[in-house]
Amino acid sequence: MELTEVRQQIQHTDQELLQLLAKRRKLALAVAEAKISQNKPIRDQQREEELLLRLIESGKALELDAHYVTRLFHVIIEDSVLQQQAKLQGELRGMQGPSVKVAYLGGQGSYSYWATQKYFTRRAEQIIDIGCDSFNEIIKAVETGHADYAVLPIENTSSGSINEVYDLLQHTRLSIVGELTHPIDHCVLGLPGAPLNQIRQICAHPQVIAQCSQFLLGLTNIKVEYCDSSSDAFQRVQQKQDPTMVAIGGEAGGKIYGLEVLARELANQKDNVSRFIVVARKAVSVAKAIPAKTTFIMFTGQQPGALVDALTVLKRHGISMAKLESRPIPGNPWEEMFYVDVLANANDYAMTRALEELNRITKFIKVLGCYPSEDIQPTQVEA
Ligand SMILES: O=C(O)C(=O)C[C@]1(C(=O)O)C=C[C@@H](O)C=C1
Repeated sequence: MELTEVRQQIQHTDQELLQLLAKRRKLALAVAEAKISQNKPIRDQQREEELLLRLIESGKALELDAHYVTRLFHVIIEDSVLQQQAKLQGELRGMQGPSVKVAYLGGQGSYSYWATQKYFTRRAEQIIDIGCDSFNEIIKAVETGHADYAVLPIENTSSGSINEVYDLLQHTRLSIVGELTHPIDHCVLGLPGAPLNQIRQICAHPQVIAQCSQFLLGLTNIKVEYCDSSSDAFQRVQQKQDPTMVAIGGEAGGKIYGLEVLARELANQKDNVSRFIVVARKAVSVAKAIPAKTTFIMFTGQQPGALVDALTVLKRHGISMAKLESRPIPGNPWEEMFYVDVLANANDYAMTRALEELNRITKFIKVLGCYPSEDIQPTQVEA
């Protein structure tokens, strides 16, 4: 067969795959409706296990290895669960206006821009995006009613916690209402045809620079220009039209500004993923059928064993912790505020009891929000 002919057939097959994926997504939403009316949890890992085992068997007959089939269906099932969760949570929240105003870092093409698109598109919401130059400006936009939601990066697998965002959460009345993770694939982006070995200046956000520190250590005689966001970095390179100047950011974002990929996979960690939180003025309740996370902050005081005592309360109530972070308290040198993410719904009996007890033994405690967990652990099967 001719190359062009085979390619046409591949293209045709890919279109069919897309149609089947869209059909499966619609079926998943129909399952969600049935589950809502029967009060059943969205996730059913026994069903996933049966499904995966059957698919692995059918795959073998088609010469598709078990690893490939499992990897593909983990992605498909994760999407199915997230779609169903978003639908159920959306029904619980009731109808919103035709569009929502969302504040995020940078402009079109920044990582926060893509995370915002991903989160709200899943909820079938029309977005009016409000690009901002700093995390502080983003929080202010929601506090003042200029925006309905804010999307903020909170941690990254390469650079760890984003302290500035943690610190802002200590002082805002806004609540965390959602979370999402988004892969961050850093590339060197320059003018089309720019030679990689002639780079003299790199524009990037400080977080991006931290996540690519090992790549940057290997370069000499290069000036680094700190930018407010990746989209700000793209814009600077586009405006200067200087082939020795490049930006670091995502490929899709760079494309919007006419930039081309000169190098890829720059992050220190191969799996470079950021977790974003979504905040709003009003807290939400999470449907019982969905796994929830609750984030709270507490100041335990500095008496010996104070933190252990607080964590023992969680243990006694069978509550698992997903993350523990500490940040300085402004004006109180050497005193720390603890940020705790737990895998629990703030309205569950165990969690309300735990919060009551923590209230008694800590000097300060505040729930920052309870929201659907998007941490969908794939079901593992023995092939
Ligand atoms: O069959 C169900 O109960 C579904 O919700 C569908 C589905 C899937 O996409 O296959 C998704 C989530 C469940 O954990 C199991 C399976």
